[in-house]
Amino acid sequence: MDSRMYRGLANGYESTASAPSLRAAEPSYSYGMSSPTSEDSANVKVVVRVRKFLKRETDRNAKCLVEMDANGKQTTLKAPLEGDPAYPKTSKGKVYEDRSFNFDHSYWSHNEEDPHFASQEAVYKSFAEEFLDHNFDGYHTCIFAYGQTGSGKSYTMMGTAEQPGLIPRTCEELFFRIENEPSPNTNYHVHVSYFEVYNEHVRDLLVPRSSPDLFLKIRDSKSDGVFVQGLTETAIKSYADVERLLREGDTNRTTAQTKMNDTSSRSHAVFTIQLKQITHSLLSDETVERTARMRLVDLAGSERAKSTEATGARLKEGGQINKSLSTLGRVIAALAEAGQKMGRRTKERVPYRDSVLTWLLKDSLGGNSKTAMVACIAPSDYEETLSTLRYADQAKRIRTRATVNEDSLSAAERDAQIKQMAKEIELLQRSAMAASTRKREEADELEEYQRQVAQMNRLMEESRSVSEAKIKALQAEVEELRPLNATLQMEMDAIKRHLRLATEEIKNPIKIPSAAELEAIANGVPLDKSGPGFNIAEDAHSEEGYGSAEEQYDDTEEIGAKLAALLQEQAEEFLKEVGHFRRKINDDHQRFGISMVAEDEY
Ligand SMILES: Nc1ncnc2c1ncn2[C@@H]1O[C@H](COP(=O)(O)OP(=O)(O)OP(=O)(O)O)[C@@H](O)[C@H]1O
Repeated sequence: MDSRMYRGLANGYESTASAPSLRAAEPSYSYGMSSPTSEDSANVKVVVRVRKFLKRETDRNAKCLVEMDANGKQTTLKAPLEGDPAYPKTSKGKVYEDRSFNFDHSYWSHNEEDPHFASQEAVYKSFAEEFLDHNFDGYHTCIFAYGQTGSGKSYTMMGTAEQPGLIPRTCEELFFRIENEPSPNTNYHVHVSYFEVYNEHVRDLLVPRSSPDLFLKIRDSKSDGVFVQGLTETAIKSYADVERLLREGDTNRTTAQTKMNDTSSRSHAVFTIQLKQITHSLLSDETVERTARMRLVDLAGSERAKSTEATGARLKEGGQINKSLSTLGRVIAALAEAGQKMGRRTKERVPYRDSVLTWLLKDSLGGNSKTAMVACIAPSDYEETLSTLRYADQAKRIRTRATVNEDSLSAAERDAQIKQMAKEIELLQRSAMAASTRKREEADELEEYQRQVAQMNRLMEESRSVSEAKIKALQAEVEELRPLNATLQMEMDAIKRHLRLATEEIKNPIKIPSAAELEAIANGVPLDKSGPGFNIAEDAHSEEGYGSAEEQYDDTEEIGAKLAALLQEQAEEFLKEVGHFRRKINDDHQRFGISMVAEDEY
């Protein structure tokens, strides 16, 4: 082991040789609606990850130039040794120095034998899982991987089938939480999209590639911010759906073999998950909606033409990649400056619009989002690694202000919203038709019309599921009340039985034999049952203040009747409540056209 190499992290990570399930340990979260603060200003979280040697590096007997300190905060880039054949310039007077940087975390993924090796699972657990918690709290989040070509960005974000990365792990955990949601009053809607920015053009990765390429337009709207027009947003019901889409998207992504990486990503890939959490109250008939957008970005690698030895199309791509990354660098620098001034606006313009990537990530970089950057580094590239570490060092000074995206709606407001939307759609439909002569506008209006229709459909779908959730919640309530109802029923039956017995007893009093009669019974002499004694009522007559049999009967009957009336009242109250909820549900059925739930299901 190189004497300058990593000396170990304080919090060790277990290495996982294989990952049959992405969820190895029990989660330490509590999902559902907690109470996050509505606005949260925080710095961009920045972590660094160093990968293991690749074959081409071991072949040239490369030395590891990266060290990480014991508590996993500091990353040090060591100067190459004098005379290292990979750094011939050291002998020609070029100065290389040791450089240290502090980050939120430094992940040592260089050698699996090290007890502190940071596996894919460890990186997910200690870094990315927290961002999923933020999503469930209603915050937008963004995690992006930055680094030179071949430094491990795609491995960290997407991973392999055996070693899945942050994206599949996040999605699996997302659906695990949804499927285990304890409250029947909460339901979820998940939509995903996947696009790439290639040579400054946006391409939908969820539609098969076409020839010529179909590029999408970027729009900026007051209500929705910057968005990609016509981008496929697929509704997802399970993790298996996500796996399928990720496979599809990755097949469509632009990659190529370069000298630095056999499957180099030549584009920036943006995978977005939209999570809508709708919780309704049966009592107030109100719904609370939390919307969160989770962006997971695998940037194309920064590269030097000299290292990649690219020519032709690859060289042009490299130029475009570097151009958008340098714009990203300028955006980061401007935002970092603003962050240092504690969020006060700087006079300097943030050049978001100078590249498609930064324009699309505007909100994630400097707005309403909790954002993190994973800076991936190769173990033995001094100059590239130094540039990445400087980039990352600057990013950690950016402050973003994330707010909880939450809306409270009554059933009436929700209906009004749907009506209003239907009206807008009608208007758009008319204007789209009227604009048939104005070719360009027609296309735009048609696209806007389609977008609104899609939004309306989504809203209707959500309303339908709110209704279904209400039924589920009501059924749960009925189930909960069922034992109480059974107990009440049993009590009523017992009282009825008791009353019957008491009445019988008064009508046919039990006769107790006298001592003489008992003796006669013992001697086998037949009894004269009509004689005196042998009558408990007669004995009772002799006791002072006990009252007549008729009076006792009246008292018992009166108490019994009161009890029965009370129980009857409680049972009626219970049935009234059930009837009330049923009426509400039936209203929803009629409104959203859901088929009736069989009566006995309640
Ligand atoms: N932590 C790691 N452990 C094991 N192998 C890794 C790790 N990181 C990266 N690799 C391997 O290194 C190679 C390059 O990684 P990857 O493709 O993720 O780089 P990249 O930064 O995405 O490159 P590009 O920018 O060219 O797309 C791949 O073969 C990958 O499997």
